[in-house]
Amino acid sequence: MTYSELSELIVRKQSYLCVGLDTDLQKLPHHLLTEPDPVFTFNKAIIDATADLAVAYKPNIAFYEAQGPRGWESLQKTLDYIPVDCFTIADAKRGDIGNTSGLYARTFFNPTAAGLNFDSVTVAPYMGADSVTPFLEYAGKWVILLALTSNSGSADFQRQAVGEQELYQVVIETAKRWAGPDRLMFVVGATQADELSRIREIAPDHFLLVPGVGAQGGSLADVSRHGLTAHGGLLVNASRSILYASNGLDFAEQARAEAKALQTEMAKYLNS
Ligand SMILES: O=c1ccn([C@@H]2O[C@H](COP(=O)(O)O)[C@@H](O)[C@H]2O)c(=O)[nH]1
Repeated sequence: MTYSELSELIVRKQSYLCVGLDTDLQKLPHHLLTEPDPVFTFNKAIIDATADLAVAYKPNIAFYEAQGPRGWESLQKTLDYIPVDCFTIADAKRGDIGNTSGLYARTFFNPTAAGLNFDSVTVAPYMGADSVTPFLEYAGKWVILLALTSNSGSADFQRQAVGEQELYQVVIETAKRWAGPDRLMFVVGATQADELSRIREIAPDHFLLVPGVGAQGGSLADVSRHGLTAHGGLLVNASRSILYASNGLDFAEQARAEAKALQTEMAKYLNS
């Protein structure tokens, strides 16, 4: 999906909601556990219930890898089920020396080599340019680079001063040389909304993937006020607050209600 297609999708759906598919077997409604593939059955119901409200889906790869080969199978089926008009994110937080990163890129971007066919993958910046650029060799695919994460540990390194800047700002400035806003996004936690104005000075046009509303308590209002651009520019993720709104027979209905509340609020910010 291109930058302009993503922007147009946001306008058409009046939404910049990304539904996080952090599907945890321990948290699934009991009645699904007798299904042959409970994870896929759950994801399918969540996607059916939210597809008109969401512009993106983000399976967090840890939840699938932890199930071994069955988890990879559930992931593949889930990815195949996501509607073609939605942006897909492999939240894998990969990055290694160049030849290894090349294999990670093939895993998520190359279905002809037994890989998956995601639109994007999250990548850690710590190992530098040669760990990130192999992901950029796939035309039309996106890198979403961790910049300022939502967790409290983000202060340990990302907020450290490097000259006049903080380390996360150096990450953004440096990575802008590797790819433009049409191929590169940054992760900024919703819990870091105070920094968004500064981030928009450094990266006015890049999309930001913003996890941390819902279970982590980030404010959609603050994120939208400081992060929205003329092109949308935001993908705001919620996982647990949508997926586990109920663990009863009505789980999909309640997931939709949570997603609908976020989308309704987003429509208001898009038009204000
Ligand atoms: O800074 C970050 C980067 C990634 N995440 C991921 O997003 C979701 C958030 O889930 P919630 O249940 O909505 O809290 C999850 O997959 C994280 O690994 C993040 O939270 N913060």
